Amino acid sequence: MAEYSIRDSVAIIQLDNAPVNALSVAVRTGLYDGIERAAGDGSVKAVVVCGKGGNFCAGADIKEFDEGSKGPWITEIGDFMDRMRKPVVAAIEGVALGGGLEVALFCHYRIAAKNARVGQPEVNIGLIPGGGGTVRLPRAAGFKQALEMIVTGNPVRAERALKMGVLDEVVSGNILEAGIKFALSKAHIDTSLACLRNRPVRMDGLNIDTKADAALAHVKSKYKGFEAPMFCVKAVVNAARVPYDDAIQKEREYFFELRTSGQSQALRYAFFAERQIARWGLPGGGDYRTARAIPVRSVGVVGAGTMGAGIALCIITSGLPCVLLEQNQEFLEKGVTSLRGQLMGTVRLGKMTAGEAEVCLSRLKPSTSMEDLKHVDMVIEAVFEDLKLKREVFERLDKTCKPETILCTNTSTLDIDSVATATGRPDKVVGTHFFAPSYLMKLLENIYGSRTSPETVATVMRFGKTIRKVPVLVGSCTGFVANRMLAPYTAEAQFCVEEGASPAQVDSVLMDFGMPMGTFRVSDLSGIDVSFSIRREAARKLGVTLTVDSRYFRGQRHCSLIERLVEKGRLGRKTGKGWYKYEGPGGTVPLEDPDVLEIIETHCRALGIERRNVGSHEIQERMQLAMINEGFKILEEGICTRAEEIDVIWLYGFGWPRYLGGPMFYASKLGLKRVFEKICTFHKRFPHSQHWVPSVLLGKLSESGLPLSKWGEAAGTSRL
Ligand SMILES: CC(C)(COP(=O)(O)OP(=O)(O)OC[C@H]1O[C@@H](n2cnc3c(N)ncnc32)[C@H](O)[C@@H]1OP(=O)(O)O)[C@@H](O)C(=O)NCCC(=O)NCCSC(=O)C[C@@H](O)CCCCCCCCCCCCC(=O)O
Ligand SMILES: NC(=O)c1ccc[n+]([C@@H]2O[C@H](COP(=O)([O-])OP(=O)(O)OC[C@H]3O[C@@H](n4cnc5c(N)ncnc54)[C@H](O)[C@@H]3O)[C@@H](O)[C@H]2O)c1
Repeated sequence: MAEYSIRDSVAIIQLDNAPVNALSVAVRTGLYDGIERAAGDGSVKAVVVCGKGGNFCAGADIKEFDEGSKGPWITEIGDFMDRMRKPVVAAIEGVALGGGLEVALFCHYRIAAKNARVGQPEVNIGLIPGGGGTVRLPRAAGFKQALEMIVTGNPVRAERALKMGVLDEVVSGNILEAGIKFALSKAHIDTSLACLRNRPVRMDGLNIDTKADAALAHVKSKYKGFEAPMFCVKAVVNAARVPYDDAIQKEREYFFELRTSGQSQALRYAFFAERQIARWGLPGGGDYRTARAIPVRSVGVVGAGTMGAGIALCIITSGLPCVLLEQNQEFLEKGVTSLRGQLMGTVRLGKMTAGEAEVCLSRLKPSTSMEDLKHVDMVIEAVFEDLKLKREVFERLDKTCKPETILCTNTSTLDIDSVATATGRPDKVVGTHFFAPSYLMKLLENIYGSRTSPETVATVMRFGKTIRKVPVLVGSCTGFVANRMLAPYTAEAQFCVEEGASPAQVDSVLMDFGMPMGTFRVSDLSGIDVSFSIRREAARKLGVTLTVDSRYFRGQRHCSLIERLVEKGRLGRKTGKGWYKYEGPGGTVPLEDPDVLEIIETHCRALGIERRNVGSHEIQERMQLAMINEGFKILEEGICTRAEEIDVIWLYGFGWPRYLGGPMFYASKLGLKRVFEKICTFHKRFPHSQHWVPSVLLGKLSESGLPLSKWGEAAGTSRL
């Protein structure tokens, strides 16, 4: 809704819809009524539109896009304001985003507090501004700057918006008081002079034809497969070419076309999914509503290898002091050199100044003495993936650190309890699984053990945000969620290669789908020997040796191409060859290698595997459905609380295209019944792959016709 009041002959319309004053039907109706009332009230000289609770307005109520909505459209309210003889002033604090900025652009004047940010972020949810933004922002900010804001969705701060011409004044102090004063100062000025409708799009000397072609070409190559940015360009270009009303009409057509597109639905889902993951709960009780996080003022990292150095860098760049511990001076120096190298990389990219980097480094205390961890609030262990070693480290940490210190492990495979039981504080032991490269990858998979306390979970969830990661809480199981789902995905990729596809073909199928990289290129990048060692270690624990002479391992289909490549010294990019051969500057350009194709052929002949043409559709379907089936098993086992957690893990851990929502959302769009039936078919065709045993939960959802969002009903469980 919107509250109406009058002060000093100025009508005040205050948008009121906590927490961000989104433009629900009630808010739009309240705004329209308020403007009409002020126009008709002879005692009112001017109008101020502002927001309640610290924000002007975050735009359309995104939830309403799926429901359909009545009430006035923003442009109808705007048309009314355009005809008003009394000045309307937007008094902005906090954010004016999307429809919020559009409301402000319909006002005759805009003033903002210093802390304010304005923007058109619609592209992030697969839309274009639909309330006049593509037509009015270029009239205020100029074609080039408006286009940039609309295509990137990035908001700008008040001072910059003032320079751009979006704002008329930036003020300090009470925004409402400033708004009233400003409105009265404009009460005798002809409003038509301030009305953006009456101004042309500011081209600032640019040629629209040249600019349009360049912008379209740029967006096409940068946002491959993502349709909204292209529509943003088309709408802004159109606004520069045609009269105002025609441009508004075209904008609305594009907006409605995108609103019902699958991409916008997926992006809106992703928007809320990201917020839902903060609402965690533990099976034994305790959740985000009741658990209190312990303050983390200092952190220790044990192990300065590939992961530890990057983790320490995340910590110091987010403002916290960090003790980085190694087993000896040589490894310590190596780790610190790697950390410095990564930090200087950010300086070279212009993301930080050399001075800021020095300040970050001053927060780092390299050490080889565990005594230095005595007083830290949290320790993250990142030593070799060896249970015996990790238990020793945890035992020592338990003895050394203060009793309230939280002890985290960055293990990628080990059960959290198996580490926690080495300490006398299993309630304070938790998994914090970072992804390589740990400084850059946004996902933080936090894993609770059977005795991890709600306070410990609350602490690592908050810590994740502090170090600018996306923390998702999951239960403990082999591979946790990310790697457990990745296993059938990569296994199917290798099976497809055995059956006749090439690594390059598989990778291009994945890239065409929208993944940032194919699975074989990822494998080459992280090192084929890494997967090799994990497999060899797993076999060793089972008391068996892996062999390349069989298609089966303990009754399960198994592909030993990795062992074949390692035998030939093809460890990936670091050795200049793996699934591909690498050439070009720094050996970074992957090329299909006839030698690899020969290795595959020989391997298949030796094992009697008949090769055939494996189509792109089959590759995509097998890799994705095997992984999606695993996702449903993860849900049915209660490892996750909701499907959104799995989707966010794939968005931030593996770069699943955001405009496709995430694998679970994608499955729900394909149709759960269809997905289940396909999985059953693959199960019949490939009976020796455990990952094709259909998920019971998926079967129930398929049978009941319940949507994915109601999976808890089908599973008979709901934790929150
Ligand atoms: C605003 C933020 C920057 C705040 O960030 P912060 O980190 O402080 O907090 P959170 O992100 O956690 O948010 C808090 C809370 O608020 C919820 N929320 C935020 N924004 C919205 C919103 N716009 N709608 C609904 N809910 C919102 C958020 O979900 C959190 O709650 P939760 O319970 O989930 O924890 C940041 O939140 C942010 O960036 N928000 C998104 C801003 C955005 O994208 N705005 C653009 C929206 S699209 C738009 O404005 C389109 C316009 O161009 C056109 C508008 C036309 C107006 C008419 C609308 C009619 C709609 C019906 C159409 C159907 C018609 C038909 O069928 O005929
Ligand atoms: N590399 C990845 O892609 C990746 C991704 C996620 C998780 N992980 C996990 O992170 C952990 C570390 O992996 P990594 O790749 O960084 O290994 P790494 O071999 O690069 O580094 C491990 C470091 O631990 C040090 N170390 C060993 N014992 C120590 C001790 N007692 N005290 C102090 N330091 C000691 C070693 O000297 C070495 O520098 C493992 O548990 C691994 O499973 C790795």
